[in-house]
Amino acid sequence: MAEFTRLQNCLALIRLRNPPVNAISTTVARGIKESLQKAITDDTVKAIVICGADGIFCAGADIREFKVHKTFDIQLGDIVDEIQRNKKPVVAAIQKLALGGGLELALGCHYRIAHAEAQVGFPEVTLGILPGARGTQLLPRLVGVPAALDLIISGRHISANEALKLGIIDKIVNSDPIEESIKFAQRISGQSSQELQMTSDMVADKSSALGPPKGYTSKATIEFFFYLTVPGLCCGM
Ligand SMILES: CCCCCCCC/C=C\C=C\CC(=O)SCCNC(=O)CCNC(=O)[C@H](O)C(C)(C)COP(=O)(O)OP(=O)(O)OC[C@H]1O[C@@H](n2cnc3c(N)ncnc32)[C@H](O)[C@@H]1OP(=O)(O)O
Repeated sequence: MAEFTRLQNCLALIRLRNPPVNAISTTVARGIKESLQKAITDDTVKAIVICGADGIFCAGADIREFKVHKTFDIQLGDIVDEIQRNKKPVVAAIQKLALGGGLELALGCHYRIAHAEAQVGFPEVTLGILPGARGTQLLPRLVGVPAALDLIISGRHISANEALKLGIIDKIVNSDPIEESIKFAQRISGQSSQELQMTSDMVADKSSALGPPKGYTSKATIEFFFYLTVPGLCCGM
């Protein structure tokens, strides 16, 4: 599930909860979508923080569900688009791990604050799939194409320090990243939404040289690749 909490000072907190690693199941994905809707439509909410429960952000898609479903009626990519379309700033508070779909969710946010011991990565390649929820578009926009390809093709996890140097995360903290993200969200929510929108539009314009957000891989291609490559899902193999 994803828990929605209305905090003091005009903030909303969305907390992923799915032990042991807060993986994104269909229930978690629905919870994030519904929580976002609440936060976006509540005029008193000025900024949003997304975090994970029990000291971990998210280890990606819930691989237990890969075994039981062939298609999903909810797409993480649509949630990432919704975060990016919305005018309120969204901060990802990364504890321990942001992998696969978890990293895509964080990349969709406007800011990422991670604990110094955290690790991020796209391990999809080890499962024979691609980061299909905007990861292949958002990562190169942040770090450039060669570094993005290296991470996506190798599937390696990198440290918060390397992620900071590459530009994947914005800030490293030794304290609780959720508390730090709340403080940061409070600070930026004081700015006018017009200023924030202008800034995010300018950033989007600047990075449009890398192509439109949905440009690299069509949904059909991802699904085709997915069914061909995940053992047991293709033609009942
Ligand atoms: C499928 C649902 C669809 C829902 C709607 C759409 C959402 C999906 C959208 C996007 C999809 C993106 C694709 C991906 O994200 S693919 C990437 C998936 N993630 C991984 O491949 C990570 C795999 N796990 C690991 O690398 C490690 O387990 C790690 C998280 C680093 C933890 O390592 P370690 O500390 O050594 O501990 P264990 O390996 O023993 O794991 C601890 C327990 O956690 C369970 N686990 C780990 N990862 C997942 C996961 N992704 N989903 C579910 N469960 C996971 C693991 O089985 C252990 O459980 P247990 O203690 O019960 O054995």
